[in-house]
Amino acid sequence: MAVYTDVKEEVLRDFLALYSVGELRSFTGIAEGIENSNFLVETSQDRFILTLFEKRMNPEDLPWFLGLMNHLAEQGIACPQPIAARDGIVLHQLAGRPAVMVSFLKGHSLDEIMPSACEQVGRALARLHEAGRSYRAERPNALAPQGWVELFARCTDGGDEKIAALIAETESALDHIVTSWPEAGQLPCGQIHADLFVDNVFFRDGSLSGVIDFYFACTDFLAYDLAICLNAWCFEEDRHYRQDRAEALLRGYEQVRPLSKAEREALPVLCQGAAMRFLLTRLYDWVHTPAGALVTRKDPWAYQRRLIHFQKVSHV
Ligand SMILES: Nc1ncnc2c1ncn2[C@@H]1O[C@H](COP(=O)(O)OP(=O)(O)OP(=O)(O)O)[C@@H](O)[C@H]1O
Ligand SMILES: N[C@@H](CCO)C(=O)O
Repeated sequence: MAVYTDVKEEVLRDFLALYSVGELRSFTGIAEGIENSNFLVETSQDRFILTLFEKRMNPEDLPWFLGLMNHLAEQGIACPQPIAARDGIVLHQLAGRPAVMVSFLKGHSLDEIMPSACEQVGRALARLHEAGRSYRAERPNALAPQGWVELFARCTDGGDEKIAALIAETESALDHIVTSWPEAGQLPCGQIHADLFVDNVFFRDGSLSGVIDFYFACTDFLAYDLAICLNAWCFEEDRHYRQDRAEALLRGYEQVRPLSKAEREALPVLCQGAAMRFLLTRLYDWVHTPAGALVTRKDPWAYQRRLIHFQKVSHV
């Protein structure tokens, strides 16, 4: 469920009057997503997505995210483009929340992942990295090794025996990843999506039609973004590694942006780090979200299994 904030029709009409988007025809809350409240808004002109940013989002980060999305869209990347109001400003307030209207992207996320889809994801990711080069402002990654250590420290109290075992098993892996992590400057850096999961990529008639959800985007190693995709796209039923998907993902990526030798060699530890990042955010939510809450908690063990896989490989 991802409509935390209720929006009344009259209030939305007044809000839309700030924009040149036509008259309101209908609006519906969107159930998918967990971070923010999203609505599909249909006007006499077009369809839009209205996002109300909820409390986990730091409002100071919003101009950077929206600037990046606008920049990428202008470079031809199929991603939501923020819509400026008549005053030229994209970020306004609605129902007491920072709110933005973005362009609606057609398509749906995949239920079944074929290697050909992974190849397209690889290409789209590399294009996104290339297009991000000319977006100069940087946003450090809060969910990088130092952030993981801090997150881990906030997970250690609470939870049942199963959680306690997961925490104990995670500690030494975290130490190893942190000490083996590449230094700044050792690998090419740039703007990364940082959450390019299956639910954030749309397809239409078998072709990739759009990439959404840039609210974890940041400036980090480009190959780390690929490592996130290897985790998110290349496991069957959250446990079996699909080499064919991984090869297709890397092939697609390298059609646009070939990896350096250093990036190739770093992939196993980057994949361990990516698995650790999602293990820890899921573990944190598991420990801190009551079992009966409306938000569905995501399974941290699915990422422990990926971590164990990537600990055993010398190349990806
Ligand atoms: N630009 C868009 N065009 C079409 N549909 C969109 C667009 N943006 C969001 N959606 C729809 O809204 C849903 C939720 O969006 P999104 O994943 O960005 O929300 P979120 O709360 O930030 O989620 P998450 O928990 O994944 O971070 C998507 O699954 C998709 O169905
Ligand atoms: N894609 C993330 C949630 C948003 O960061 C996960 O599956 O854990």
